[in-house]
Amino acid sequence: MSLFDDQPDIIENILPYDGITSYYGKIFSDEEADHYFEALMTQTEWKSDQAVIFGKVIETKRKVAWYGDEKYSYTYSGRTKTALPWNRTLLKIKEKIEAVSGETFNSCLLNLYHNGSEGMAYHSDGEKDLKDNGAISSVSFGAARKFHFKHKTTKELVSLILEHGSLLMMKDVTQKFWLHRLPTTTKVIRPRISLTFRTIDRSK
Ligand SMILES: O=C(O)CCC(=O)C(=O)O
Ligand SMILES: [Fe+2]
Repeated sequence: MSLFDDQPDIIENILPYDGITSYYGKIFSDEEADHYFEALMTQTEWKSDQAVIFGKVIETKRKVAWYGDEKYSYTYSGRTKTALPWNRTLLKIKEKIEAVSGETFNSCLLNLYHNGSEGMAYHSDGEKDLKDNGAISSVSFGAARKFHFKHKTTKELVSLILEHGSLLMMKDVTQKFWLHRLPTTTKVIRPRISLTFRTIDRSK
């Protein structure tokens, strides 16, 4: 936060080229963020995710949930899911990030990482159901975690820390040129929840 206003200090673009990814820092006070962490922990219909590793379907320790405007079905990592209707907590968070960013979203994938042994491998979120070059905003609650970007061809790396109550916004051609991951770590023993708000394109 700057001394002179109540706006967080925004990093307009953490990427050197081929995309726009803005880090807004903490957009919620610690008090609000604590409240949302507890509410999301208890109110979310958390389920194990399934991933295909060397042709085998495995259940992840990381828990997920998917919410949206309508009963969207959405293909993620080769599996099709159906969205649950928004609850009040999610609508309040969505309202806040839409106000801060000037973007709109119609669905959200939630991830619960119980501790640093759980993460997410390098991927990009260019699934065909998503609006082309649509913004994806990632809101974090709980333990601070490192987040990495890797350029698909130059292999350049960019790293940042996602803090409790913070907002990261991936826009423009970010998904086309960059992979991102949440690396595992032995240093983090507390849970983290992320909310990735997205726009499903109904016309596709
Ligand atoms: O947990 C995060 O911050 C990232 C999650 C992510 O990349 C995704 O859900 O696609
Ligand atoms: Fe992602």
